[in-house]
Amino acid sequence: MSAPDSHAPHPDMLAKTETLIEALPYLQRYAGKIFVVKYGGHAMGDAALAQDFAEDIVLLKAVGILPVVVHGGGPQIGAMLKRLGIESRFVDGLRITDAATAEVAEMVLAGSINKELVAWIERAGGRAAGISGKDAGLVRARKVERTTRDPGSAIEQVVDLGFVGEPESVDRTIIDTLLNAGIVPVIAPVAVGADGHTYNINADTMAGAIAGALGAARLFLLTDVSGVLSKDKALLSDLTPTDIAALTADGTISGGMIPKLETCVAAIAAGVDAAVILDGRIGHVMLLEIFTRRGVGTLVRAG
Ligand SMILES: Nc1ncnc2c1ncn2[C@@H]1O[C@H](COP(=O)(O)OP(=O)(O)O)[C@@H](O)[C@H]1O
Ligand SMILES: CC(=O)N[C@@H](CCC(=O)OP(=O)(O)O)C(=O)O
Repeated sequence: MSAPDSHAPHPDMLAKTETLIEALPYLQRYAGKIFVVKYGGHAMGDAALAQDFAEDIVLLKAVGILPVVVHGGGPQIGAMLKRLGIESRFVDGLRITDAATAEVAEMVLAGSINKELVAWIERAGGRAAGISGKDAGLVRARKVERTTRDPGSAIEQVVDLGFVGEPESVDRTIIDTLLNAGIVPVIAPVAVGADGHTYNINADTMAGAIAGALGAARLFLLTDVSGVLSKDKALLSDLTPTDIAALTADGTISGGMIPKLETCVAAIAAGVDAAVILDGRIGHVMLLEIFTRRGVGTLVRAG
């Protein structure tokens, strides 16, 4: 009997090669494709997670995928408003935004958070440029119109959300310019309306409109839950727009999950292949979702 070969690769190393081989079909399928990634404010609280996120973005870029980042910052805007003694209220996950709130939202989103994310990506070895919807006419905003109805009442009431906007049009020139230069665009959800006012846009809505305009292959929404949960808190791993309409009507989905799923449905209608809601509290969650056979989170695609 021959002695064991002390030069044979360790089983851990063999497992690593299996992981890479498992990733091969996905690497081939996604090279050259645009992935829009929305990084939510709740998912960016922790420095280790922010570093994991930045590394994932740099890795996607290194394997030939074209990541475009759109970020939120709701909790951070809330904290700044509190420090300034300005009260904040939400309707269906949207922050009612008066002139002072719009100013603070732009300061936090396009100022501190945008530049912090760019710095994380640069530190991870990538190249990134931070912009908002205002730069090079990327996004033109229009005022959001919302109505509410008391439970059991047939009467719709108009709610004025102030300077809350939604993308009316997207001009992709600045994004293409950055992508062609090998730079990851990092986009803050603020834009100007035809009236010249600055509008605060929900970051999910912004990401969905940009994904639609770019014909992205995937839209990822990173948040602080494992995905869409049923009433008894089970993870719903596959949803169609029809399922989402039913879950909204019966109240399973509420708050911030409403704009998130509206975004997924709109992005798919605009030609995005699939949208995925992912748990940003899991380190390297995007790599798990993209490069392994078992996806994580909630995948939304046409029925
Ligand atoms: N059915 C549901 N499944 C999962 N989360 C839900 C559901 N309905 C409402 N939510 C809420 O939506 C939140 C995610 O939206 P939001 O707070 O706006 O996140 P982000 O800041 O990441 O955009 C969850 O933390 C949860 O409280
Ligand atoms: C109109 C509106 O609600 N805008 C959001 C913009 C930031 C955001 O969407 O951040 P998250 O993704 O972290 O929630 C806000 O003011 O909080």
